[in-house]
Amino acid sequence: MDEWISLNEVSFVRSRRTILDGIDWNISPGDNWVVLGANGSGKTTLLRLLAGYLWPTQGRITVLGERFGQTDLRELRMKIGWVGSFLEAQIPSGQAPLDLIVSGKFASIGIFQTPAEDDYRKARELAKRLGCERIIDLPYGVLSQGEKQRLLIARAMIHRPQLLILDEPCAGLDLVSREQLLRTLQALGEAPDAPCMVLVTHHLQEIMPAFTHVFLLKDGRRLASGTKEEILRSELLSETFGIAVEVVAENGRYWTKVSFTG
Ligand SMILES: Nc1ncnc2c1ncn2[C@@H]1O[C@H](COP(=O)(O)OP(=O)(O)OP(=O)(O)O)[C@@H](O)[C@H]1O
Repeated sequence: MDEWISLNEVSFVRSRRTILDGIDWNISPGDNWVVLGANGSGKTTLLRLLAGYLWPTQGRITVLGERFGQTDLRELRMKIGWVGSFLEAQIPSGQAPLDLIVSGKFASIGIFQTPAEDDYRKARELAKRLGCERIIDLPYGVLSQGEKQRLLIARAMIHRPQLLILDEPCAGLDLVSREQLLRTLQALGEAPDAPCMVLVTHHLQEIMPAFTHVFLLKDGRRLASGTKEEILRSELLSETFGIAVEVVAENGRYWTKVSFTG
C-alpha cells in the first residue's frame, strides 16, 4: 500500500488564524509516533484531523489507506481508537466502566445500539488486561485519573483499532500510575495485534521503546520528523521549545534538562 497514513500539505485555519500550516507526514505500518511541541503549537488539532473529527482547510489526508473525501468517515472512525481529555470530558459521571468499554465498539459516548452477548465478555477481558478489574462496579465519576485513563484505553481497544491516538494519556497521573500506564502502552506496542500508536506528550520520559518516530511541531509547522534517534537531539528540542534543552538518553528512555538564561 503506497499511502497508509499520510498528510500532504495540510493546513487548518480557524477564526482567520492558521493553526496548522503545510503539514507533510507519512506513517508506515509498524511505526509508532510521538508528537512534541509547545502549548498551542497545534498537536491536538493535528490528532483531531487524523481521526477525522476536523476537516483540513487545504491538503490531502489518507488514514489506514482511505483517502478523506472518498471514504465513509464513520466507518473509518470505528478503526481508530482515541484516548484523551477531549473524549474524557464528555463521559457522564454515572457511566458504568463495562458500559464505557463496550461503547468503544460503536465509537459513541453511551450505548445506543444493542451490544452483542460477547461484548461484555470482551470488555471484562480488556478490563483485566489493563488492570481495571477491581473497579468495574464503581461509577466512572469516582475513579482516579489513572483508573479513568486505563478504562479509556480499554474502550479504545475493544474494536481492535488499527490506529490508537493517545493525547496526553499520562496527564494528572502520579509517578507510579504513570509508569504503570507507560508499561501498558509498551505491552500494547509489543502485542501481536498491536495498533499503530500516535502519542502526544510534553514529557520525554513518557516515550517508551515501542515508540519509534518523533514529529516536532512549532507554531503549526513541521520543524522536523524522523526516527527517535534522529529527532530527540538537544539542538532540535531547543529550537522546538525556544529554550536551551539538553536531551539525555539512558537504557532506551529519555529525559530533559532545561536551562533558563538571563
Ligand atoms: N476553533 C478554533 N478557533 C480559533 N483558534 C483555535 C481553535 N481551535 C484551536 N485553536 C487554537 O489553535 C492553537 C492550537 O491548539 P491545539 O489545541 O491544537 O494546541 P496543542 O499543541 O494541542 O496545545 P496544548 O499543548 O496546550 O494542549 C491554539 O492556540 C488554540 O487556541
